Amino acid sequence: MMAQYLEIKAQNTDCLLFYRMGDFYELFFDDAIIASAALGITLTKRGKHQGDDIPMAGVPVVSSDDYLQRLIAHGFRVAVCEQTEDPAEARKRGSKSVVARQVVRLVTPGTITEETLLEPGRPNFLVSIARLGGSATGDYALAWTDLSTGLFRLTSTQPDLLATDVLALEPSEVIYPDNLAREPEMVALVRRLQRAARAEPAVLFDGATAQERICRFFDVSTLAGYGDFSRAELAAAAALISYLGKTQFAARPALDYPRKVSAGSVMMIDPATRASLELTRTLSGKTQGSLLATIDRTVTAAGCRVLASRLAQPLTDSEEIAQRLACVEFFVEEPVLADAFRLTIKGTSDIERAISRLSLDRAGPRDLGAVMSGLERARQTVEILAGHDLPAELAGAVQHLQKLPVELLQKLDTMLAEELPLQKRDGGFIASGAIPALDEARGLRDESRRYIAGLQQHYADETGLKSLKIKHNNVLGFFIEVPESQGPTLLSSYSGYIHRQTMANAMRFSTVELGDLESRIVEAGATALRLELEAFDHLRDVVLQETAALRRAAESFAILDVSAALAELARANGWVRPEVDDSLSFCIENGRHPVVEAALKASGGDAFVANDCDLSPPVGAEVQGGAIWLLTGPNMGGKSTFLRQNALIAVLAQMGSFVPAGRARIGVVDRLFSRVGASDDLAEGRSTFMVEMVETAAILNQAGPRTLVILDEIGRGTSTYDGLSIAFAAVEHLHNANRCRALFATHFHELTALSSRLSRLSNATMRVKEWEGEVIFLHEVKAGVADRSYGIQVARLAGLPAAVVERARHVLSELEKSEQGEKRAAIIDDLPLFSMLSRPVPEEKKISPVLEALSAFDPDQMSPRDALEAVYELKRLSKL
Ligand SMILES: Nc1ncnc2c1ncn2[C@@H]1O[C@H](COP(=O)(O)OP(=O)(O)OP(=O)(O)O)[C@@H](O)[C@H]1O
Repeated sequence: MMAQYLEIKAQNTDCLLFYRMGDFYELFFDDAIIASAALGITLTKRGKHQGDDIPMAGVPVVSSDDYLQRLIAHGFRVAVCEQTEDPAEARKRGSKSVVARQVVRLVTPGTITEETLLEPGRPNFLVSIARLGGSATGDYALAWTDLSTGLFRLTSTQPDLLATDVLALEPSEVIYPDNLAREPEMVALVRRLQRAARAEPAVLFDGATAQERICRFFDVSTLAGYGDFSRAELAAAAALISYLGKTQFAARPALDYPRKVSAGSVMMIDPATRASLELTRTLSGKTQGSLLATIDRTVTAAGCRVLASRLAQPLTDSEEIAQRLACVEFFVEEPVLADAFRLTIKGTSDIERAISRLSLDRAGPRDLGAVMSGLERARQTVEILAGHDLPAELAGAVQHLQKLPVELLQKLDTMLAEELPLQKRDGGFIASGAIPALDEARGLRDESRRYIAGLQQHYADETGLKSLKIKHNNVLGFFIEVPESQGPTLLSSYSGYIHRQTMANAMRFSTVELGDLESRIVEAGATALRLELEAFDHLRDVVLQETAALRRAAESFAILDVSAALAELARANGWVRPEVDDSLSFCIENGRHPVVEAALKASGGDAFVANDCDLSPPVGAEVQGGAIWLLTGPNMGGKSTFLRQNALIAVLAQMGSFVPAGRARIGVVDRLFSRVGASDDLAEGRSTFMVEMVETAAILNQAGPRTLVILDEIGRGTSTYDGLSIAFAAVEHLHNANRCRALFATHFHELTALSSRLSRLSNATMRVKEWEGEVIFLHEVKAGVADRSYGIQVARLAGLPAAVVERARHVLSELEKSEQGEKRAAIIDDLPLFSMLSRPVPEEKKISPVLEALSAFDPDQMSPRDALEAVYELKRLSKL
């Protein structure tokens, strides 16, 4: 057996090997040591290998899901090795022969499908990254799938957006070709993904065979019907399919057909922005307190998954956004209908995941039950919604539900029992009356059981032993048990009792009659189970024939659920439908921060103060571009809240949700940057200041006219003058070069002077009131400049010792006195950086004619003579 184990283990060195032995999965050697530490299970030993004890640890098969989940969470991969023949078969080959075993599945974080291993409301993505021929140039392609639902998508991305696009999916596992491992963007991504990233042999990503592999998988002769895919996208998709083959072995997952997500169709939100806006998780990693948790009113797991992916990838096409908003509006205006629908689908089982398990042959009776209840609720939903004047997306969804096969529902309804066991091997899931042969076998089994109960009475009367009982265990089967002292009485009463066992205080017997009955029960039970398992396979096949229709129906449910949930959210909180168009407007009236407002409401504190924000390009400005608001104000005044709320309103509007505002008009934002607060990234070896600068650099280098930028206290992490200088230069760059809509919060009041020089920049401040030396935050944004920081008052509120507060007041007043008479602007001009900046800054970026000419040349198309002429031309231009 050890020889067999070692052979299998040698083929699975990067996994923990679950080696099936009867009712247990056993782990040996280092695997046992690792698993016992990770799972807290006992480490024992069994036999010797090369003179040493073999460490061993085991987990029961029945509870193995739980252990698998914990190992996956620790980042391990597990190879599950099953017995592939009956031990009785093996014994026929000789007493020492070993049962045949085979690895049937690799369990990896991105390929799990079991309900117990998955989070219901979150997709579980496996992503594959490819670039043609492993070349050092060219675009990357991504393919991703959620094996638990069959979703399959492809897209292309550029090297500098690779991390943004991959991390937006929050993948559980990412595979990439080993020959790209040294590309700088791959190195950076892998460092972030840590154990979720996995290099696979480049041959898996081979572009030449990609199309053929995909066609073979979907059993089609061409992919033309699915869309127009680039070669790199096909390579990524083929790698994904081959990887599934490597991990799922014979089981063939029912993937949905590949759909392309065009680059630019979703708002780009880089990982730092996602984190700082706490879209799906808070900065401390919790889901509670994130925007997703605050806005989630869905009533099904699939609906919650769609909500999460809409939030993670807001759209950029104003038409598509309007379609989604129309769905929400429909339910907002039809509250009774919305409530009736929500009540109908509340808690609908996860059809998508049930289908995936059925296709992988990992399903149980409850998965069939899920399909049945889905079909039933689809029928009810159609009854509720049909006949109403539905917006396009909802009408499409209802049509998909209408197309579901009625016969399948009838079939499942007549075949399945009321109560369904988890495992099919437990039996009892086929309704009585559905299959005559099954009823007969069950009747025989139950009748024999009843007969046994009668037999107990008969034996007791016959022997006069009132305490005689008929019992059952796995070793003896059915047996008669009497107290030990009464054993002889029993034996003398009737010769048919056969002694089987003597216990400390009981004796056990059997009779021929009991033995016969037992065989009948076992036989009838086995027949019943066989018939049920056959029926299961039949029903599975029937369901899988309808995979496509059921998938579309599941998607439709999710769309309806999300739309009704967002409507419920909007109604309960007074949110409005935003106008999203292709202008560059950004005009929010009475905007609120959804999470802070909800928290204030929950704590019964003050009401949230709504605020306006207008970053639309000023009418009649000389140079086009979005406006910038420079926000000053006291600590704790509400600056960060205001900044974030505007970014969140843009995200909500573009995901197709109503927004927490009185009115909102938003010209599509194609890219969102937020740099709020500073944090260390010690894992990457970068200090707070370094992180801040790297992120600011990314924003200043990448922001374009449709970008929305939120910058909070840039330059705080260094000495005052350095910080001030950097903040100053950053604002100027945003205004003159990026020309994007931006909100910039700062404690450097000196920056407010910029408003006189930069036409699209205006100052805003958070209002406070002073009352008897106390500061009262009004949380109101108004035009103008803050007069003071109130840092000392806030410090006092925070409980700084009174003596320290007093001393600080004193130092501050001395500092202020020493500044009297001096002009702040003069200080700024003294700084070398600013004296340079105070020279007129060119508003338009000038491109050198040499560079312009150079970029027009195409070296591959040039003859040597053309090339020489081009050099002369460049020389001429350089003298202009
Ligand atoms: N519009 C508002 N209405 C009601 N309460 C608010 C509002 N804005 C902020 N608050 C409250 O004030 C607290 C502080 O807000 P915030 O962190 O945005 O201040 P800040 O000006 O960024 O402070 P600091 O400069 O110290 O970072 C919030 O936690 C919230 O409870």
